[in-house]
Amino acid sequence: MKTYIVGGAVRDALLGLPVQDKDWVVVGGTVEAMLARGFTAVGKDFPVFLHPHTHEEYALARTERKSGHGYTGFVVHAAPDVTLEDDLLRRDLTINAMARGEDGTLVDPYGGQRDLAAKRLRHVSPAFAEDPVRILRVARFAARFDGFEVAEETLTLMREMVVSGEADHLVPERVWQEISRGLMAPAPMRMIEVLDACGALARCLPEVVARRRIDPLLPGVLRCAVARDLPLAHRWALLVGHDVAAAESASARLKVPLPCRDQAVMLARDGETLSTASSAVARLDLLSRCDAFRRPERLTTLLEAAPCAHPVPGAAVVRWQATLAAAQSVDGGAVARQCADKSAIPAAIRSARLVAIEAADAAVGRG
Ligand SMILES: Nc1ccn([C@@H]2O[C@H](COP(=O)(O)OP(=O)(O)OP(=O)(O)O)[C@@H](O)[C@H]2O)c(=O)n1
Ligand SMILES: [Mg+2]
Repeated sequence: MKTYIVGGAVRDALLGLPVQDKDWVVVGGTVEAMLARGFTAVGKDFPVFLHPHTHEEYALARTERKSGHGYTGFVVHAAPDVTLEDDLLRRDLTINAMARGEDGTLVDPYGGQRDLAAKRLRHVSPAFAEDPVRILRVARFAARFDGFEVAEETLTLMREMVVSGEADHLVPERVWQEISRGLMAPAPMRMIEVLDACGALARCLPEVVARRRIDPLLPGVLRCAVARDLPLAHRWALLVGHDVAAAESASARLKVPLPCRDQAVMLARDGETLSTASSAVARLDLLSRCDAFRRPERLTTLLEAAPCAHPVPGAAVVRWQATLAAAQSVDGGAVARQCADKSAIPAAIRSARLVAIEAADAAVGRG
């Protein structure tokens, strides 16, 4: 029985990047032998085990053959006669199909090092086409390893997978998982470009295909999000929050987390208004729409994201903070107690907030 580190850990070490988690492959092993060594079986579809101490994942070397659509329906063959080369052959990209033995030797049967040096994302074999998630993975790796290009033959294969309808079997959760990781990578625009080049963008994010046609600023918008180290909800908002309908449909299709959806809708609805709302009433209305009195952090997030998409002068940011502070200084309970008629409370609070905002404006005006 021999064990090797495989996949991302080998790749990242060769790139000089920090290694996140290590995956291991076991050649010549059996389920019984693993259990006898104290490993815990965790795999549902194929034999994977957790190391008794490090809790890292150890998978028996296996081959896979497609038997259905999407990424269900694999016939898995894991047995002591499956070689390391067999196991590496079923993997997605050559740069992910290298292994390192316990003595440190690198096993690289499919040109992974060469492709790393050439900055090339190239599939290992036609088996790539058996898993549509790999289309998204390639796009995500393009975003993560800026400067890497998708090999022409791989892009062709990805296009064929889209045309054949294989990409339609992707479930929203997996699409979002990959898109969100790509958004947090150093070059999110590369992910969008690769997905568009193979036709997958039109399937999973048609809103962005439409936007790319009309908005030449999108690359700059995403670069800005990276430069400012903005979190995921902001980046999602900057990708699809150019239009309320787009923000809503894209967020619903991919079942994105609610904070991401809310921020995209908020940016679409109010991103531009941030720099145009000048009257006290307009500013009060924007704060109400964003629910900023109950959740002041929503104004903060809007102010953080919007400047990447719309010019928001620094003075406007200061003014918004002052506006919110003024409106929040109103004691809602006290106003309510002065209302004889309960139904008059919301309007009374609104008037009091408006007065407070106008007073703050006047104070600034007086310098
Ligand atoms: N759809 C997939 C998912 C994974 N793999 C293989 O399984 C390895 C481990 O998968 P995973 O941890 O998901 O990806 P990594 O390449 O390790 O990248 P990351 O750094 O994002 O974990 C990959 O390197 C690749 O060899 C694959 O071929 N096809
Ligand atoms: Mg990994």
